[in-house]
Amino acid sequence: MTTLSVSSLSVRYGSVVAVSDASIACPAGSVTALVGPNGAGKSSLFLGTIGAIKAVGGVIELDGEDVSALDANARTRRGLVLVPQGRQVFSHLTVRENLCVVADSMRLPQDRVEEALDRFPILRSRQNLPGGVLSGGEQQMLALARAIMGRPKVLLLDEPLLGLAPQVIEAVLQTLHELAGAGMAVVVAEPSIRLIRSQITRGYVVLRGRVVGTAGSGDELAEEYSRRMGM
Ligand SMILES: Nc1ncnc2c1ncn2[C@@H]1O[C@H](COP(=O)(O)OP(=O)(O)OP(=O)(O)O)[C@@H](O)[C@H]1O
Repeated sequence: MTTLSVSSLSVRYGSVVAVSDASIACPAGSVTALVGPNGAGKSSLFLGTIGAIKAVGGVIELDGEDVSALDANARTRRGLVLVPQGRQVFSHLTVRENLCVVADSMRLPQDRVEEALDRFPILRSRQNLPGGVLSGGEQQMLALARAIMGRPKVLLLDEPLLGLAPQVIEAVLQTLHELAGAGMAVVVAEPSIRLIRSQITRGYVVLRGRVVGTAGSGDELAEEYSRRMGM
């Protein structure tokens, strides 16, 4: 049984078809990539999957349970979590407050905040600073820390490497690798296969709203992507 299974999902904005009949499977313990150029439909596929946008048909299953009829909050409680593009850190709240807000809203015990700060030492050292003054990499770590506080089964990340320095990219990818190693199904949407090639387990090529290719390793996915893009 696959941890996250998306079958025949379609998403529309009025007359714009952003995702058409897309199917992906994301097992626990793996880092699955969705690669495709800007506008290919990766974000919309994620938003339809978590229920933030009403999909036009399609079935979303979590550990074999059909969650398609549940709203976004209920899907989050079931363990399906998205780190959106842009991270959406609360810039006027401190790092610690950013974590506490999420812990409170999910009714998590307070020790999860300490656990998150232990997991990301850089955040502990910045815990009393406003989120808005953190570097891009630190904000991404904070977004990740918030997302995993509820110990999700599936973590979707929309362009988590955007604007990050090479060293920070390595640190974020290493963290994703570790989360997958701990049993999570990690799914990363990225326009650049080059950045994630060495760290992913499997992936899909998304073009013009469709899933047009799949591969069982980063190298295979890079080949498939080049082929599909006619490069
Ligand atoms: N709110 C919206 N209203 C109308 N069209 C939209 C909306 N959001 C996205 N689209 C369109 O849907 C298509 C897919 O966009 P989407 O953002 O899902 O792609 P993406 O692969 O995530 O690209 P990016 O990396 O630029 O976010 C594009 O044609 C885009 O213009």
